[in-house]
Amino acid sequence: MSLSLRRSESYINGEWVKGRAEKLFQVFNPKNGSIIGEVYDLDAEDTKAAVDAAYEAFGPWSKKTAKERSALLYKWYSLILENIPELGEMLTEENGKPLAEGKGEIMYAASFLDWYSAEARRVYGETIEFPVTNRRSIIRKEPVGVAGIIVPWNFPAGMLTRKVGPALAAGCTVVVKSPEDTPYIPTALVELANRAGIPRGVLNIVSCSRSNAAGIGQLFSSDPKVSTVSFTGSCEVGKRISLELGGLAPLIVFDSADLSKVVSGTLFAKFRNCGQACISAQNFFIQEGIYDKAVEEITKLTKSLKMGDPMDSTTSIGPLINSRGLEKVERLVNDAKSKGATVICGGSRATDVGELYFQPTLLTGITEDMDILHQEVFGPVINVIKFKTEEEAIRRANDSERGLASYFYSSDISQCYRVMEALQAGLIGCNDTTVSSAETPFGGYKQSGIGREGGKYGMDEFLQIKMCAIGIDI
Ligand SMILES: NC(=O)c1ccc[n+]([C@@H]2O[C@H](COP(=O)([O-])OP(=O)(O)OC[C@H]3O[C@@H](n4cnc5c(N)ncnc54)[C@H](O)[C@@H]3O)[C@@H](O)[C@H]2O)c1
Ligand SMILES: O=CCCC(=O)O
Repeated sequence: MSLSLRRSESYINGEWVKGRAEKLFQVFNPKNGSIIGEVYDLDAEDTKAAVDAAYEAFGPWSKKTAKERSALLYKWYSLILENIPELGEMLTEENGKPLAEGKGEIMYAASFLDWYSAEARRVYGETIEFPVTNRRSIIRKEPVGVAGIIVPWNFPAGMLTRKVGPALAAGCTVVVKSPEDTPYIPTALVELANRAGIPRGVLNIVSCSRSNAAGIGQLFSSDPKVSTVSFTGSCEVGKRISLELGGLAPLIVFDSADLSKVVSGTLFAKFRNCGQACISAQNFFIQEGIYDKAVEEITKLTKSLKMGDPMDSTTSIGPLINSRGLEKVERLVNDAKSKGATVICGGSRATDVGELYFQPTLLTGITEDMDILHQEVFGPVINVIKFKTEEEAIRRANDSERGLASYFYSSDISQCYRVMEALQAGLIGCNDTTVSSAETPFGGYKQSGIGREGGKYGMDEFLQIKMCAIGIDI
């Protein structure tokens, strides 16, 4: 693999730096546990320099015209597209997702820069009438300042550009804290931003081990120079910061569903990135009339998936990200088994394939007391639950503190509308499970988050509204 974009240092104020201690942490290939390389481990004090640089850079950057910012974002987008083969391999190597998915994520990540380079020029203000004759208003949207951005390992490229794109478009400057399991791809993207000509101090990135993450999060949330913190990650960590969090997506199959669509939707919604997406479907509620046939078809799909080397184009299931992730999947499956769940297929580690592999699994006989019904499994496991009525399906699908994505399949148009309106989630997939794009808003209800990324809404987090009242002589 070409290594031209691989950096071990962090990027602060236009320089590649090693941090004061010049300490390193190791990055592993989840396929076989081999060490990919070592990355400098920065702490909160090192990160403070990045915050200061972003603060200094904010004035000049926010005063550039939107057209100038747009052109730089577009150049960055073009450079990413030119480097897809290298970036895709780099992502697959450290994250473990199959190579086609790795390249797909790079294109997905680039699409946010394309979209926000255009949106930069569409930050419109307005005027509103006061209830008096001698006063006028101008409502302006202005960038909030420095954004502290924290991204997860499961979509480290897509989640970075989905935040950094709108932040830079709005006129904010940024400090990114990259995820410890996948630090190379975020720094590679920042290197390309540098090559695109984004000025020094505007986009900074710090890499760190897990032990320094909390300190950096603390700095972001307490330093007065940081105006907003945008976090994507687990509910457990995010509760303390702010909020693009985990899901627990139900997928409902009604009696009238087209099963071929259910199967292709399951492949994407359940098995993409080995089930490690925030919008991964987890609990499959299947209506009694179609239950046997649907379980048969979904089982066939689950059994057909090939585990293996994610660089091999025939692989559809790669490793889990790390032993913590694997142990969580195993614990939840074992808990379900011990409480009476039936394993239709899979159900255990695939040690013959590699240390971090778990078999694609389908469980039935799921009951309320099983943790796997309520906790995000983040792995290739489907829970199947039979239901009788539409009302029961909606009640059970909504019976969760999380509300990121909900999917359902039905050929009854009235039912589609009823269910779409009744499901409590920020993203609804009706006869489809592809719910993310640069053009549309992404985010959750309830504990799954606050705010939206993507689309025209994605800029709002990085803009603040100023109302100017102007007294005039009439
Ligand atoms: N809603 C979304 O858009 C979305 C997208 C992707 C992932 N997710 C969720 O992310 C989770 C998977 O990611 P993860 O395991 O990396 O999550 P995580 O919460 O463990 O870590 C996410 C990021 O936060 C950092 N972090 C950890 N502890 C911190 C602390 N105390 N202060 C500041 N930062 C801290 C990590 O280093 C990492 O960069 C899943 O729950 C998934 O559903 C949500
Ligand atoms: O993990 C969550 C992000 C997945 C996506 O944006 O499609």
